[in-house]
Amino acid sequence: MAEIRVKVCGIRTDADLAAVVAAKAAYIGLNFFPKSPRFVTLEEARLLTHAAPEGLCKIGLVVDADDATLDAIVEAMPLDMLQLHGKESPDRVAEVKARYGLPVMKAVGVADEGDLAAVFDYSLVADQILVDAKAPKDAVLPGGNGLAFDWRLVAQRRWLKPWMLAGGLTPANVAEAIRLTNARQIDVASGVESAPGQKDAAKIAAFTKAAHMEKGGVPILR
Ligand SMILES: O=C(O)c1ccccc1NCC(=O)[C@H](O)[C@H](O)COP(=O)(O)O
Repeated sequence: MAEIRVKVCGIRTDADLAAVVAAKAAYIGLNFFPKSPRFVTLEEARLLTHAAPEGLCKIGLVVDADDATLDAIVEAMPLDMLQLHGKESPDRVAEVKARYGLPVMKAVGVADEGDLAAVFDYSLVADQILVDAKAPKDAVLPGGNGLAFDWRLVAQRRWLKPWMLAGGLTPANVAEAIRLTNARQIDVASGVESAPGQKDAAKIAAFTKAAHMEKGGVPILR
């Protein structure tokens, strides 16, 4: 069975990049949401994308960004994917895909069963879905809050497109999350930090080790 693919979101420094490369993560997320403690400027992100090794998927994360903002990001650096983490509609997802010719991952916040219909709707237009915990109503950030949702809601789900499990994952709980949900892709931001926006190389190594060791998931009986 294929190895679990890990995305580490909110990479800001050369040391962060070295840690994810050493840990054999598959994706990095570069956060362009100005209110985030993980925010990177265009120049910081540009340097990171050029330093990233071949094969590491570089994702640009935006929240309800307009075309001018996205134009500036995409023109400044070589990205492999865009992550839309706001209230972008399915039409907007399709528009962004067409405009930039890049794969798009749409984040969908999940708190209860009723939120799962949106995962299906977005899977009709996006290339990947990030199934994340729904942010609290008063939260400043729509993601990266270190909150988990009830993984049983997505246990053994199959959607039209590849999906990634996110929300409150840590080195201590990621193996259980994989076993329960059978997710093949895993995303983390605050669970591998020592303080908001400060990545911790030891936690990144522990997280990816725990995820990569967990190949099985619960078998689907047919
Ligand atoms: O991480 C942020 O600061 C952030 C800000 C605004 C929108 C999205 C953000 N993060 C998106 C991610 O992909 C996170 O990795 C995901 O939400 C999980 O975060 P965490 O629960 O902290 O592991």
